Amino acid sequence: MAQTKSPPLETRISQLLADSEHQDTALHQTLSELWDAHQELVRRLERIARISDAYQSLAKQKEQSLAERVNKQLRQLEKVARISDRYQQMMRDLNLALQEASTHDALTGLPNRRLLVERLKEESERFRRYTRPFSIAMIDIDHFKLINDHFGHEIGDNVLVEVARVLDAEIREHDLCGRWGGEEFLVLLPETDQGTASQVLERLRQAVERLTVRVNTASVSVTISVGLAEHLAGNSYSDTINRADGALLAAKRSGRNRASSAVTEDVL
Ligand SMILES: Nc1nc2c(ncn2[C@@H]2O[C@H](COP(=O)(O)OP(=O)(O)OP(=O)(O)O)[C@@H](O)[C@H]2O)c(=O)[nH]1
Repeated sequence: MAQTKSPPLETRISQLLADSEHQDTALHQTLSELWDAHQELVRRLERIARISDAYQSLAKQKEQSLAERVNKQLRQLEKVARISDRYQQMMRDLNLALQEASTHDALTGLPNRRLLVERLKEESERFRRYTRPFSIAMIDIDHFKLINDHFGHEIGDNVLVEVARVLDAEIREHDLCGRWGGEEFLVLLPETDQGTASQVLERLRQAVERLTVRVNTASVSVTISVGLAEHLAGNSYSDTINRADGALLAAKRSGRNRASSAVTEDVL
């Protein structure tokens, strides 16, 4: 036999309490009170559930917004780190450029007088401690004033650049060629006595003699005069420069386009 499904307990109680047939029974009053208490309990539970739901969604929201804030700050930190990296790279580049500008000649790109003096001090110190020989050559372009006067200062500058390039290309890696000033260059030859230095400088002289600088349809040739001096015990590097200068003067006086040595001032 098929069983009819009874309605839920709450419906049945409501129906019983509403039924006029049971109004005056002793249980009606008690059931009614129990029913009210039950309804109140259900309301409270629903309220607690609502509060708990609200609290949970608030906590979730907070969690989400905290994660968002952390992510945002991380992104900002990454941006700051990138800017700082770029800034540091710029500072390094700037430092290098400043160092290059303070130690190199702007026109020819060769080491300038300051860097030459630094290296001269180092070499004379090495000489003092370990008696390692070194030589200095002072090089001056012959009749350079005529080139400026004839072709103009700009062509004069081009000639300076070209002579510098040839000199620099001809020396060894450990030698140093720099612009001493004006149309004068200094070559420092570490571990080199005067005999060897004179061979090197003769090679340089010939290389410059072969050089031609184009000026429109014409071309300009130049020669150099060289004064050589090997560093001597008891001398300062300035003494050696002065001796090389004296030898240069001798080379100029004896006809230019030649190298002269300081000790004997013999024309090579
Ligand atoms: N274009 C140019 N000329 C320069 C520069 N520095 C110096 N000079 C010129 O170089 C010339 C040097 O002339 P002088 O010292 O009289 O010597 P010189 O004409 O080379 O003659 P000698 O050295 O006696 O053979 C001067 O006219 C300077 O103006 C430069 O950077 N550029």
